[in-house]
Amino acid sequence: MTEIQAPSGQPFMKMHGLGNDFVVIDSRGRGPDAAGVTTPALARALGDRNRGVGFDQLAEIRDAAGADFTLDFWNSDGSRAGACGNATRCVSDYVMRGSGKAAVSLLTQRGALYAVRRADGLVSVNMGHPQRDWAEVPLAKAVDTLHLPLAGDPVAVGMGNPHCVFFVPDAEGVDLAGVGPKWEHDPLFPQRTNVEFASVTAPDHLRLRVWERGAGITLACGSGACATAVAAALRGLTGRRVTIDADGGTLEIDWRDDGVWMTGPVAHVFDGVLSPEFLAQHA
Ligand SMILES: N[C@@H](CCC[C@H](N)C(=O)O)C(=O)O
Repeated sequence: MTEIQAPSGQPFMKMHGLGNDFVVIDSRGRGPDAAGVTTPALARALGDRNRGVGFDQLAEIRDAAGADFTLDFWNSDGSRAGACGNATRCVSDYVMRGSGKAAVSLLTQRGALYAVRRADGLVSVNMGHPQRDWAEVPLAKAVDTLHLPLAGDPVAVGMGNPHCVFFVPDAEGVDLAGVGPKWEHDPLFPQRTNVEFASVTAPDHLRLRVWERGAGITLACGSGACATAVAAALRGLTGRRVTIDADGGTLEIDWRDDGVWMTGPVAHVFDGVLSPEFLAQHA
């Protein structure tokens, strides 16, 4: 009797770092010049928590020339992101486990990054140097990035993606859903922005809540934690090495001479396969 083969779908993994959750597609094996499989329509459909899988970001792993892998990021609204710190840590851990390496290099839209697993199992990534010039963030006009001409006196920092950091007395009390979208779409940020609300709880400790560009409220944001640590150090509110408590857990940020290092936990939750029907509907 001939066995009928079901048409194959697209494998994916579900991962998270401090509850900042990701769908990860591993497209390696086709060469560094091959395009990825993700389209804006597929990212939007998959990001739907009712009709898709649901995620804050989708990360696609591709082959790289001159590094262990390339990583592309998509927000749940279908837009591209130049950086995603927590997904970078999750995927680096997966690639390290698969290859037996203790450290990996990767290429992202912002350039080459480097990640390592520590003896305690936490994963660290060097997110690179912060972008402090208004044009790099990017902002719409030449202003002082350390004191933006906006209500609340926020700081703008680029980490390969834009961040607008507000220091507030009590981050817990901020109505993120109410104020986040307004700042995300402020005309000073031509590519929109991620929005951080931070309270200094000690000279080496911050409480952080985040409204992410293209994803809304998330339990944590790695690049946002890096941007917040840089902003706090530049304002003289903390040192360059801080612990940051996000809604979903804790990150260690260390702004060193070679870049901003971020360390925290990662989780690989489950693997799945997208059906051919779903893929055809959202190509
Ligand atoms: N969760 C991320 C940041 C994801 C990208 C961001 N929403 C953007 O559009 O820039 C992180 O961990 O860094």
